[in-house]
Amino acid sequence: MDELKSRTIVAAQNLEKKFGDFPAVKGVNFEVYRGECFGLLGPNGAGKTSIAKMIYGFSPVTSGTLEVFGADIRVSARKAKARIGVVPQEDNLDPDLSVTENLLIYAGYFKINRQEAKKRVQDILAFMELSDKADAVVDHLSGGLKRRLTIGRALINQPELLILDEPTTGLDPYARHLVWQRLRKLKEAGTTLLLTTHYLEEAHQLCDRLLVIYRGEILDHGTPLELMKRHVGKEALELEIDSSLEGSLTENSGELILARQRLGDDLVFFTNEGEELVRRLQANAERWGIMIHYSRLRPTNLEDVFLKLTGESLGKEEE
Ligand SMILES: Nc1ncnc2c1ncn2[C@@H]1O[C@H](COP(=O)(O)OP(=O)(O)OP(=O)(O)O)[C@@H](O)[C@H]1O
Repeated sequence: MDELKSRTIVAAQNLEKKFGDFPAVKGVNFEVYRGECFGLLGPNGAGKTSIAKMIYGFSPVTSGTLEVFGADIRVSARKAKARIGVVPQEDNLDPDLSVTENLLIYAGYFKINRQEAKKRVQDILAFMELSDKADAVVDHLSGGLKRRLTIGRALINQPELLILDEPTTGLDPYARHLVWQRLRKLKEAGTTLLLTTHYLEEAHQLCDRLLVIYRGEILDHGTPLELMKRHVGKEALELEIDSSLEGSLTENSGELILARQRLGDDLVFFTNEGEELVRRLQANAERWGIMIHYSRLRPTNLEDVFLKLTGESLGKEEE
């Protein structure tokens, strides 16, 4: 217990954020541990940005407690900010300045001396694979390069905790993978990552632990594998049949089905014993003369977890 406590870098208890009367974050509890990649997964409007902004001291806590580096953020925001890097959802680089100038100006906010700042800029440009763009004007960069620069900029104060709000939204698959690779490297080097995302693939690829957030509430938390095991098991059997025949089709198979989702005539059964389930359903289909128009057995994923928990699809994968 004590060990976990000493590893805790962010601790939220009954954390609430209201905008007027509107509760954007409804009393959530969670902890982020040093060295992990922690993900806030949820659709637009879930409350992810609101939580992130409170952690980096940009937006006041309405009620509850929020400790960052062991101190209440209400009183320690200034100190905490020096140890945090922030990649906001919208790039807010200075478009008229060069890549290097953007980084140097940012270094100035942290009062890093000029010589040290120049050295850090070199290192960051190399790390983010931007060295050949050092003198390019930001306005002329592609979206992917701007994102890399924004991430690089957040590293200027050598943060212990890097908070990234939707770091790859709008990027093409190549640019997205490059960002993921850099984030993995940062984690390997010991930086704690906290990211918000609505990309299930991103959550799966990067995050050690996840909070699933929906309408300001935490629906569950755990590693991606724990979440899948808990809610949807190993496999999903997708079927298209006349929905009125579901009862006959699944006769004597109930114990193999952990959960089910129905979207019109499309059915999804979640199971740990996919092959056995397929065998039994096929036998029932033959017995009752049920036409299966389509069937596919596949591994489960976080989208299934999300669908199961909310009844809605995140439906935002862009690849
Ligand atoms: N400044 C604000 N004033 C009023 N309502 C706000 C404000 N900021 C956010 N909200 C509302 O709070 C809710 C949560 O917003 P938030 O930005 O935290 O969600 P999110 O999960 O980060 O989604 P997104 O990816 O769209 O940013 C939304 O309903 C949003 O409209």
